[in-house]
Order: sequence, then C-alpha cells, then structure tokens
Amino acid sequence: MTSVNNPLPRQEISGPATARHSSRLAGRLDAAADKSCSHRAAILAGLAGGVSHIEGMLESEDVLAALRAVEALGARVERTGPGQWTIEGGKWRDPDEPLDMGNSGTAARLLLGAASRFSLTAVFVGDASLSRRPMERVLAPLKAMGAMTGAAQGGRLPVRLTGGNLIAIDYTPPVASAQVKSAVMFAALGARGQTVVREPVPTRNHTENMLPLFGGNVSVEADPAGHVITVPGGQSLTACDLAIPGDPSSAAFAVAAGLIAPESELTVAGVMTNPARFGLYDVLKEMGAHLEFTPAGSRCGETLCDITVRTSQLKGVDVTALRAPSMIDEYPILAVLAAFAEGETRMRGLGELRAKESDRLSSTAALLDANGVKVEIEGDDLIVTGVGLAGVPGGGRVETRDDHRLAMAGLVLGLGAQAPVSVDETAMIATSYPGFFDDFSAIGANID
Ligand SMILES: O=C(O)C1=C[C@@H](OP(=O)(O)O)[C@@H](O)[C@H](O)C1
Ligand SMILES: C=C(OP(=O)(O)O)C(=O)O
Repeated sequence: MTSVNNPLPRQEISGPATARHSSRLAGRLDAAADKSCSHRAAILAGLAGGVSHIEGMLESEDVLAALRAVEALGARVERTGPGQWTIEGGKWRDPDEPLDMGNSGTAARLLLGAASRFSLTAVFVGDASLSRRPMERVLAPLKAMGAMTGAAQGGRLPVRLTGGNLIAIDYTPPVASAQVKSAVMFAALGARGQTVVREPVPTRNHTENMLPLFGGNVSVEADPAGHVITVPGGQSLTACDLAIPGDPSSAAFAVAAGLIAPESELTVAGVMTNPARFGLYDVLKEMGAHLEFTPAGSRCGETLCDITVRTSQLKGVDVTALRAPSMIDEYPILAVLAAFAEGETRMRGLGELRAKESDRLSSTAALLDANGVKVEIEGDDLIVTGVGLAGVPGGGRVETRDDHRLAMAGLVLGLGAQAPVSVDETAMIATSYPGFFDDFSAIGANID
C-alpha cells in the first residue's frame, strides 16, 4: 500500500497490562471508527470502477489486512492522511502471494465472497486464532454458486479459492451471521441471475446499506419471518466518497468503564445507532444505566449519537436469545458489567460465541471466575451473579486467548474491582481498537 508520505502510526503496545481501581473517569472521546463499515468500504471501493475516497477509516490490524488484500487482488490503495484512503477498484486478478487475513473473520469471509465473483485463484491464510474458526459456513454457499474451494480439515484456513462463472442461489444461512450474508451478497454481484438471502433473525445490515452508495442494486423485504435480501447479478459498481461512522462495539468499553468507576461522567461522541448494532445499549437501559443519547448527525446513511454515561448501580436482567445478533461482540463486556450489577443476569442463546476469536462463552466465564465472580454456563446461556458496584474482588490474571475483546473487557473489570486485574497480552487490541490505551488514559483510567 502506498503510504510512504503518510505512514501509519506504529502500534507499539504489546505484552501484559494491569488495570487498577479508578474513579472520576471523565472527558469526551470520539468513538473509534466502525470496523464492520470500514471492511465493507474497503471491499466495495476495491470492486468499484473509479476512485473512491474514504474518510475516517478504522486503521486497525483487521482492516489493514483487508486493505492489503484488496490491493493484492488488483486495486490501487493509497493512504493520503490519517484515516483517509483513496481506492481505485475494478476487476480483480490472481494475487502473487497468499492473502493474509491476520486475526479477522470479517476480512476472510467477506473477501472470500467478493473474490469468488472473478475468474481468479487465491489462497487465504490467517493467524492461529483465525485458523481455528469455521469457514465452511461461507464456503458452502460459494460452492453452491459454482466456486471451487479447498480448505484445511474441518473447513478451516488455509483456503484455496477459484472463482468465476457463478450462478445465483436462494440461500438461508444456517447460522445468524452478517459475514455469511455479506459474502453471498458480494459473490451475487457477479453471478448469473438473482440471488436471494433469507435471514430468519436479522443481522447487521451494513452491506445492504452501503452497496447502494456504490451504485449497487439490492432490495430488502422485512416481514415477521425475517429479512429477505435480493441481489441481482451482473452488476458493476461505481466509486463513491464516504465517511465511516463510530463503532458501538468499541464505544462499549469506555461506556462500561464510566458505568462502574465511582463518580464518573464521560461522553463518547459519534456512535452509530443502527438498531442492528445497538442491542447492548438497550439492555443497559433496562439494567438501569444512566445513559443519555444526543443526536449527532449521520455518516454514510447511518445515524450517530453522542453517548453520555454516569456511574450507575445496575440491576441484573434476562437477555433473550433474539437480541444476540444486535450485540454479538458485546457479551464479554456485558458479562463484566453484570458482575457489578445487583442480582443475576442471564444471557441466552450464545452458541455463536464459540466461533469467535476465542470460544468467548468459556473465555468470558474464565475471565470472571479468575476475578472472584460467580458464573455458570448452562447450554448456550451465560449466567453471572452480580455483587454490586463495590463488590467485585478482582485480583485475577485474565487469559486473553488471542482475543481483543477479552483483553479490553478484562482491563475494564480491573477499573471497578477491589484488587488490580492483569491481562496476559494486549497486542491484539490493535485488531479492532488501536486507540484503546490513549482513550483510556485520556479519561483518567489507571492502566499500565
Ligand atoms: O459482518 C461483520 O462485520 C461482523 C459480523 C459478526 O460476525 P458473524 O457474522 O460471524 O456473527 C461480528 O461478530 C463481527 O465482529 C463483525
Ligand atoms: C468477532 C469479531 O471479529 P471478526 O469475526 O471479524 O474476527 C470481533 O471483532 O469481535
């Protein structure tokens, strides 16, 4: 990637870290750019004819992996300033080397779909965590469309993909996954015929929302049986300029810190309010959180708000399985907040957490257990017994298992706990939230 005149700031932080009890967290943070929207912007700009300008791109390791792959597949990719990227897209070709997806499930699955519409062969590889995660969920529909794939045992990376000459399918994904939906939608753009994706439980809809900005044609019918997304084949996209909204999943960490650290009041500005991503905030309101949402305009068709949070004594709640897709990445931090609530919180239907960067059902339970919090897994449910704002012992060492959200959730727990909490590794925080340590230092959190 041409970034000689605009080098990326180096992410120096790695190794263990310790969070200590902190109070009076305060200040105003700009929300980190949204990871899901950044991935889609990089890929759609890479597919579109002409030059797209993207403002406020998330420059995290996951998104950089997608940008490098888009370039290796034939697009011209240039960083023109902090968060500013120019991408000239078009027809994709065989990359010279395997495409390294790093730690990113979204990059791997969306790019497998996007690449499969072209007559090319590419090999996709990833780090140890990503190489344990299931890829068959995207390979199956892509094979049904005519792509040829070879995967490591159990449908894992490395995956070799040969695309081109695809035909449309009518597909109901067996798991609620925006990544699977988006992979099929990207492939559908180049297929013969009209592809239909049926989602019994709707997942984040950023691909549906962003595709029309690039001149793409997609229709969504919402009815009580779910969403039906139709993508005509044979489409060409055209370049566009867009700005990335703030990430509700990253914002959740500072909001959580503001809820549990005594005498705190802080604002996270510019957070996307898309209901398919806002489930955590709805649940927090039910738990009694003092949250204020102030409208803050829109970016690329997504509305934004500033979230102001004050320290709050939360109460335990029952979170239904239907909510899971709208807050799927937020369960580690919700489980931490549940420990500081009064009473039991039961989070239902979390089977999909087993397919994330770590098995997040067991790693979240282990995080709490190591810090003196009573937690159980019953089937696909996680049950946390809260002990109130001042009652969480802490003092544990969290095993992060290559999982950025575990590392951030563990550190937030330490800000409210009685004894310091350490996490064994922090390098992977840069996969989604490279500004985490700067932001937490700016609000006065005691982390070193
Ligand atoms: O489409 C996306 O951008 C994402 C979808 C979710 O994954 P699944 O589709 O596997 O649920 C989420 O966990 C991930 O962080 C980002
Ligand atoms: C699950 C996540 O991301 P991905 O699937 O892209 O690795 C996440 O960011 O929590």
